[in-house]
Amino acid sequence: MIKVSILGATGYTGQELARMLCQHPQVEIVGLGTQNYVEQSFAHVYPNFRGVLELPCKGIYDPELITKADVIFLALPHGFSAPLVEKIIEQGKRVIDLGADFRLKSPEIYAEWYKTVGPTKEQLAKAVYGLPEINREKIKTATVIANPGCYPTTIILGLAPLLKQKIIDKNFIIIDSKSGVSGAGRSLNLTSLFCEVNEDFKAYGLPRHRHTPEIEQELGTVAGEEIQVTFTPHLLPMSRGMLSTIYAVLKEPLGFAEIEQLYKEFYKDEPFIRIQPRGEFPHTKWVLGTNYCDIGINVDERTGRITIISVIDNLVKGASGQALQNMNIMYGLDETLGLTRVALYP
Ligand SMILES: NC(=O)C1=CN([C@@H]2O[C@H](COP(=O)(O)OP(=O)(O)OC[C@H]3O[C@@H](n4cnc5c(N)ncnc54)[C@H](OP(=O)(O)O)[C@@H]3O)[C@@H](O)[C@H]2O)C=CC1
Ligand SMILES: CC(=O)N[C@@H](CCC(=O)OP(=O)(O)O)C(=O)O
Repeated sequence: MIKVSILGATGYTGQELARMLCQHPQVEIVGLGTQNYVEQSFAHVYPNFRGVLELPCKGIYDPELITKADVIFLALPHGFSAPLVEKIIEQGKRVIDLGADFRLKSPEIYAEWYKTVGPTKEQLAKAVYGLPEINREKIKTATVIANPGCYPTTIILGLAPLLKQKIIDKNFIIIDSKSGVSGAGRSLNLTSLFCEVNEDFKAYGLPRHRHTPEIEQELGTVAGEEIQVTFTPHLLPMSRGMLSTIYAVLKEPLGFAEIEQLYKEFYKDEPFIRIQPRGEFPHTKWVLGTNYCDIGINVDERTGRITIISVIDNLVKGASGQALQNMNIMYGLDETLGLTRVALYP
């Protein structure tokens, strides 16, 4: 059995991870870290876990959370990870960080976009960007995983086949993304209150959302050249789900069949990527509670433009499901263990 602790277990991604780990046949949860619920049973914080996970929570700096575990998941706000990751790897353990601190390769770019000092260049060099569809081989042996952001996951998976083949104009990529409110986390936040979001819809994060450098860094790596994108996130009045609409210009006239073939070939061995048939575009509900990323393709032969619709559950493939997928890969397990559920419907 793999012994696992979650630091930040009482947040939205932490509890989603706990839910999936409880159903994983090779995992034992040995520690749950929190800020506000120290010594309280996890099932007291989340009564849907009653009879399932009653472990008492500990403060996030309780040493037992590290000493008892083989792998530690960090589901904390950004800014906490660097010292914790140091302590974890010193003790020969592995760590999967759901936050943003280890995603960017440059400390200067991190400081510019997050307005705080993050890990050093040496610390960052130890981390692997944990997007399995792109980095599986490196993830297998990694000690530190930087789990991708939710928006970047939809966008990188949506664009990778086109950029790898260099069939779109790298200077014209426009991304319009929408997120459910759980994307903002569980802490008290005026902009997430029911009366603020219900019956409303808005763009936010302009002019510079902090996921932009992560998107550009990883797309640039796939493309082998520098990429800049225009990225606008929006807030949807629903709990979970994320949909990105991505617009690009084809360098030469290609039809749907050729593009579909390209995506099917690129993702042919991927258990969690589902390319939709011609004329079908995924809904957020199709992936609710699952680790799938569903991708729809529209080739507009009239304008020579292509539109990609990429959909995930922000708390699953956008965070905790992807983190578990990474753990499965790191431990040589079947990558889908604990992740095989079908979406809830309706
Ligand atoms: N929500 C999403 O869709 C996604 C989130 N992420 C990233 O994952 C991480 C966790 O996000 P999410 O679960 O949404 O966040 P939440 O705000 O829901 O949870 C944060 C967790 O961290 C704990 N925490 C907060 N502040 C402190 C502190 N000062 N000291 C100790 N513990 C603290 C909280 O404890 P307590 O409950 O006691 O307050 C809680 O367990 C973030 O870095 C986020 O950016 C990544 C992808 C998607
Ligand atoms: C709706 C909403 O507020 N979403 C969050 C998503 C960010 C997130 O969770 O990503 P990190 O892991 O990079 O922090 C936001 O836009 O800031």
